[in-house]
Amino acid sequence: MIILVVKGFLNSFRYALAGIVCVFRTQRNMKVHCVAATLAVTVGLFLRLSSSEWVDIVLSIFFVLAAEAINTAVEAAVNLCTTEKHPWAKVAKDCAAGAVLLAAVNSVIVAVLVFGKRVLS
Ligand SMILES: Nc1ncnc2c1ncn2[C@@H]1O[C@H](COP(=O)(O)OP(=O)(O)OP(=O)(O)O)[C@@H](O)[C@H]1O
Repeated sequence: MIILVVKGFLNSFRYALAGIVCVFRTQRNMKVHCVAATLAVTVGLFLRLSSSEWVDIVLSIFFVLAAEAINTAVEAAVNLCTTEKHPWAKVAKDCAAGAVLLAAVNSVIVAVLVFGKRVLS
């Protein structure tokens, strides 16, 4: 019984990892997010951020990455449903893209607040 539960858990983990790899491989924006995240972590290490500042930065980074993964899932589901132009397909894709934009704007605000405070002090 426990072995079956562990096996199911490991399978779910494997599928989730495959999804993350797929987003990295297929989405140009994911590469842009990763470059921005690497830059933020490098600056954070250089400025010796406090643990609470790291929490803000790490949350922002993963929020953007998760939003991009969800956006990719919505795009794939819409493409599976229809290859034709449809107003609801447009709503679904535009809203999913909007979610990524909101997450990215959040990360810029957090970066300005955290790094700006450090640079000014
Ligand atoms: N089936 C459709 N019906 C109506 N509009 C669509 C449809 N597919 C795409 N669009 C419109 O074209 C836009 C771009 O869609 P597309 O599938 O090319 O995403 P994308 O450019 O690959 O997005 P990303 O850069 O995030 O990967 C959508 O946001 C939407 O406005």
